[in-house]
Amino acid sequence: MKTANHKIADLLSTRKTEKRKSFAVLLDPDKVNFSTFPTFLEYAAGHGVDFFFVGGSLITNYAIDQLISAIHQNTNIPAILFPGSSLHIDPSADAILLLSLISGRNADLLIGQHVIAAPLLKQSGIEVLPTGYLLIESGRLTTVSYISNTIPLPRDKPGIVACTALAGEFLGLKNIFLDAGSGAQFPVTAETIAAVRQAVDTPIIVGGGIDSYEKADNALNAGADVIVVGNGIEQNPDLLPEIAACVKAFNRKSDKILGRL
Ligand SMILES: CC(C)=CCC/C(C)=C/CC/C(C)=C/CC/C(C)=C/COP(=O)(O)OP(=O)(O)O
Ligand SMILES: O=P(O)(O)OC[C@@H](O)CO
Ligand SMILES: [Mg+2]
Repeated sequence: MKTANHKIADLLSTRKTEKRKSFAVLLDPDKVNFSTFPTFLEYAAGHGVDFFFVGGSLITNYAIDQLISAIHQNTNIPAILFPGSSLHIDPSADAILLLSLISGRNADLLIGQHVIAAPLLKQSGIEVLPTGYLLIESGRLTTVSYISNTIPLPRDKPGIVACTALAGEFLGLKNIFLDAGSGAQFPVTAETIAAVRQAVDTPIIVGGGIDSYEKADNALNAGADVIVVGNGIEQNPDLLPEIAACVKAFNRKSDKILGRL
């Protein structure tokens, strides 16, 4: 049995303390074109992507191991599992977002899948990132809402979202992930992110429908520590350098304010 490591958790918490933001690219194993993937990986690494999140609500091709191995061969960027179920665990990943879907009331996604996954996670020695996962209403029915059979939190009720995140933190969850769902029509609002930022001390991950510099900047200014982009980059690879530039600009600003330059 491998010994537990906390590399990614330590990185997230240091970056939060230093007010440095991170950029995660979501890779859907069903949508990756393996012949052009190495070129994409070099492109992502060249623009300073911090993390790859690997997963989907529903995966049909089971190429997760191939995808992670390509990431490791071509970059030093950590591959973090973002699983829709315990079937999506691959021990070769650098870490796993162990999501508990605390915005919903589906017991299987609050604790059921975790019981099934626990022995495999223990045996693999993979770094576990306990994460409160909150789905927020986003203007259209998303895959994750349908597959999880849960109703997202209302997008115009930051107070409920903040209380849910706070409950997650009190329960010991170490990260809060606010997700409007992949391909969301509207991203999580700045008001909601700011309310959660006030309520909890954990790193906050925000994703769903971030498809422009401005939307990324809004999320960062409101208090997101990590922003996740999937669909936007799948549809337009030029978005990757745009979001990377936004995160870098934010970090340069904090460096200046905090006298690190
Ligand atoms: C405990 C373990 C190992 C697994 C369960 C993890 C939980 C609770 C998951 C919550 C519900 C869920 C189905 C999450 C999946 C989130 C995800 C990876 C979304 C990525 O986007 P897609 O929903 O696949 O969107 P597309 O339709 O764009 O592919
Ligand atoms: O694909 P997008 O809309 O960028 O969403 C990313 C991620 O947060 C979905 O769970
Ligand atoms: Mg998917």
